[in-house]
Amino acid sequence: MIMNQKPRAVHFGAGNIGRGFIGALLAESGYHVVFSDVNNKVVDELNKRDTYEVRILEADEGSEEITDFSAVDSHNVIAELADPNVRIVTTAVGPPILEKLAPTLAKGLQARRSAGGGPLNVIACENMVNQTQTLAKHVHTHLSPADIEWLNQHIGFANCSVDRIVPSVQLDDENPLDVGVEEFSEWAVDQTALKSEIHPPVNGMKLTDNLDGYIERKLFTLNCGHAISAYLGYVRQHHTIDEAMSDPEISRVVRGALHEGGVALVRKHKFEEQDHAAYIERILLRFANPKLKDDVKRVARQPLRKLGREDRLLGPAYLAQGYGMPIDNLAHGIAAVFLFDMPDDEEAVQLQEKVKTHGIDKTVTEHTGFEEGGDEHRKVVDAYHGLKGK
Ligand SMILES: NC(=O)C1=CN([C@@H]2O[C@H](COP(=O)(O)OP(=O)(O)OC[C@H]3O[C@@H](n4cnc5c(N)ncnc54)[C@H](O)[C@@H]3O)[C@@H](O)[C@H]2O)C=CC1
Ligand SMILES: O=P(O)(O)OC[C@H]1O[C@](O)(CO)[C@@H](O)[C@@H]1O
Repeated sequence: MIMNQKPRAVHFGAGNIGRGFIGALLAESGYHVVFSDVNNKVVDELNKRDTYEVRILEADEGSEEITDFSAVDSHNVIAELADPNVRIVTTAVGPPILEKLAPTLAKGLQARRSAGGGPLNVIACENMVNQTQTLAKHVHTHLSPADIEWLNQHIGFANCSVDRIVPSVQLDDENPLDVGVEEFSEWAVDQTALKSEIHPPVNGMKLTDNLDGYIERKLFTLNCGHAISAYLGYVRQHHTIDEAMSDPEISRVVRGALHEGGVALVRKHKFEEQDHAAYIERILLRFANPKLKDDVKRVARQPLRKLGREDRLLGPAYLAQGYGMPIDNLAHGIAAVFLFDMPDDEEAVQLQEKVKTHGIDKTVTEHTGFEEGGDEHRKVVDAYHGLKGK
């Protein structure tokens, strides 16, 4: 057993968000951060080096130096999870990976139980609703009823909303661990699901008992606008999000879509109208940040996931529709997803094959739920043909 009094955090996924946001906050808050990753190169670099920099990519550049971290590959993380000094476990690996990570996490938590280890909280920081609950379900499938009972008493699985744009830019730094981020950040965690106090408190972690509001506001605004700028940007041959947003045609649709979803969000969550309008404007400014050089292909990645019924595009569209609001701009953005023809993105390949085999009308119905002959279906298909002709 590792005997070290300093509180430790285990973070799965030492990528952009791992190093550039969650791991950085944990380290700054007094935790020794143990990154666990399947990429041996990153693991080796994290163990070789004492520091890395989080560079703020804004007009007023700044940087934070991150220290006090180490890394393990997934085989060695089981012992870490049993360490009583570990108080928090976080992930930022991408939603499809959670199922793969679950057996290891289950073994680690079993080892913790056997070692008489105390409570801790698990928080999956992924861009999809309720991913910590999803992770918990996967973990349960690898445990006995007695283990699950112990888990229910000692291990909190708290959903969260995580918002910071961390692009995959290559910085000209000597240290490959350095990462560029925007200044803005927001991490809201469902405090009702915690099983123990988060101690020491994590700077920048907002504990809330209204997580649904945070998640929908972020997913249906930031991620919605981002996705639309990326898909339209791709169609109109822009390379980065800021470039796409400087195209008046695109920025008009993005702004329009955020207001369509925004009206519904304000009604549902009883947000102040003015606050929400300011939130939208702030997001549009974030997209326009030229220093992020955020690749449209990164933001558009995995289009099938992004067409999920509760995700960033159809989520606000259905919400707006439910309040009887128009969805012309959202439909325009949704149409562009069906034109994302990216050979190295498996989901894009699948979607393109469907369009080829079944035609756009049926594919739109299958992936949006909008029935052929209906108003929404027509809007998406018309916009598709309009965009295709450009
Ligand atoms: N980059 C961003 O601006 C934001 C990303 N997110 C979310 O954070 C998550 C991660 O995104 P990024 O950091 O951009 O991706 P990334 O690709 O930069 O990092 C993911 C990391 O997970 C590692 N990984 C893969 N399988 C693993 C496993 N089984 N065990 C441990 N590590 C594993 C990869 O090697 C990689 O280092 C996604 O769900 C994304 O939607 C959320 C907010 C912002
Ligand atoms: O990470 P995802 O879900 O593929 O989508 C990319 C989106 O996530 C972010 O990386 C962070 O919220 C945004 O930059 C973008 O909206």
